[in-house]
Amino acid sequence: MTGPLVQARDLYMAYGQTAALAGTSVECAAGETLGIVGASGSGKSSLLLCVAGILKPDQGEVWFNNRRIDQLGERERSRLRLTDLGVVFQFGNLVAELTALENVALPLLLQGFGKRQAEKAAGPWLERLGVAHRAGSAPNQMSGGEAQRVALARAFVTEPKAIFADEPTGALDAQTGARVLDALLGVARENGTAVLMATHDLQLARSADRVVSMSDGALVGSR
Ligand SMILES: Nc1ncnc2c1ncn2[C@@H]1O[C@H](COP(=O)(O)OP(=O)(O)OP(=O)(O)O)[C@@H](O)[C@H]1O
Repeated sequence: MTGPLVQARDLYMAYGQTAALAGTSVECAAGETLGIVGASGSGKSSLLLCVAGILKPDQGEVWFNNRRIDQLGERERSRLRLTDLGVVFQFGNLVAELTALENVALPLLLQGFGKRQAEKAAGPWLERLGVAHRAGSAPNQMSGGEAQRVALARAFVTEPKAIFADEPTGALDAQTGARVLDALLGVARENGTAVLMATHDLQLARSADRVVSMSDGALVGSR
């Protein structure tokens, strides 16, 4: 039987003395969009970092596509992130020295594609996210909303099975944020990409197919 695409089982994690995850379990099906809400410090980022294979939980299991990934070595987890997973953070973390097009092409270069081929594949993603006119701009020449759309294009360019988004609209004003979120969830639904999105904004989270709430490192409810 095929399980959920992403599954966290009873995760525990602490930063020194500070418990960040205290028995968190969550799952997300292929193609599903999941909102993770909770107050600041409730553990949303820590959960995303663990399920995205960026941090290792102290206890518990992380499964992706029927494969246990929390015990994989750094090299294998990096490889998985490059091929099957996409991440988007509050501040797009674009490379300042590269244009929008070059930023979006970067994950494909890392996968071994040539520059021309990578940029050819990157162009249509800028278009789908509504920022094709910014292809030649550097990140500091763009608005926050544009930069975040470029970051989304970069997350989608490898056609990952899942995208992990931590407050993807957190640095934007409400209206721009809502539009960027629509773009994220719209493209994800068209492509069948699962999205796990942390936000403190309940209103934004409601755009997801399902919402779970966190408090003190554990899940306290869902709808
Ligand atoms: N790098 C770190 N070093 C030490 N403690 C940390 C670190 N990152 C997070 N914490 C602590 O771990 C707990 C969970 O934090 P986490 O960032 O996962 O929550 P969050 O819900 O994402 O918060 P926010 O909405 O403010 O980003 C908090 O008590 C936080 O202070």
